[in-house]
Amino acid sequence: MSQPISVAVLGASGRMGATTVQALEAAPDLEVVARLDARDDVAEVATAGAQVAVDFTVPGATEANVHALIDAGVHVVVGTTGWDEGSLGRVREHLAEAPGRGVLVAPNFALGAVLAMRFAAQAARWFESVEVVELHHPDKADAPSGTARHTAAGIAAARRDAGLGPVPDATSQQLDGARGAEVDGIRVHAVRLRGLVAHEEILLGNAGEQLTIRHDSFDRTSFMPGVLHAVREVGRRPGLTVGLEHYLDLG
Ligand SMILES: NC(=O)C1=CN([C@@H]2O[C@H](COP(=O)(O)OP(=O)(O)OC[C@H]3O[C@@H](n4cnc5c(N)ncnc54)[C@H](OP(=O)(O)O)[C@@H]3O)[C@@H](O)[C@H]2O)C=CC1
Ligand SMILES: O=C(O)C1=N[C@H](C(=O)O)C[C@H](O)C1
Repeated sequence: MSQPISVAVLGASGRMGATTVQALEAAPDLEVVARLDARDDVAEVATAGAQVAVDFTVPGATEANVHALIDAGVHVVVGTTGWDEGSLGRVREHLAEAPGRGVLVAPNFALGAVLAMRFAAQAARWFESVEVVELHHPDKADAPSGTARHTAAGIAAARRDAGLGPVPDATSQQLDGARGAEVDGIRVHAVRLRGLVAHEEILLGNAGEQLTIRHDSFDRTSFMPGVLHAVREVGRRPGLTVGLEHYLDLG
């Protein structure tokens, strides 16, 4: 058997980091060589000989981590949310000076969630109305979720490509927030409830019919097949990739 891929995990004591360490340790072709948390120096990943680093930290830290990891000479798999066009653009520029290095930023590693986003984008052009509802545990820092933002962006792009106008909405009076946030013209609603893990519904409406696409992560193990696939692939995919769907050959 060939040498295992050596992996560093940033945010290793967190909910996702700890689950990722367990999943990596159970995979014979992957080896955890470093576990980093908030007070550790990112340069340790190079000292430990990591080839790939996985970041499940916090929105305020992830971009700086990625730049430091590129400088440390490793490929990077990012699950942390909070990315925008500006932060992605800076990583793209940095990677242009580090040929061969791969970075994947993926808002959701659950295969069902990735498919739900794809199905929503496919359906979007055929429906007049669409709204996204995401539901999460109340310990989550950001709202709306990275997945909901990515879902809405995909729907908005599909509607634009199909020449559809704005989603109909006659609201002229409202309490602040009653209609949710707007992402690329698509309404996104965030629920925080004890007992939940990570859930999303995409509601699509036409006169006389509704299509609901729903995905549920009941447990953080749901993200692990996608994380392990990304760790194995990222070294073969130079440059910046946004979204696990690009690693899945979905056609
Ligand atoms: N892409 C996906 O499929 C998924 C993405 N997520 C995203 O992953 C992120 C983490 O979620 P979750 O695990 O629930 O959050 P947690 O708060 O449980 O974990 C975050 C961890 O990161 C640590 N940390 C903070 N700053 C740094 C830093 N600069 N370097 C290294 N570690 C740091 C924290 O340490 P301390 O507590 O000491 O500050 C904590 O242990 C979120 O953005 C979430 O949205 C979550 C689930 C799935
Ligand atoms: O914080 C979480 O838990 C999750 N975060 C990601 C997001 O913001 O989309 C992925 C998943 O929804 C779980």
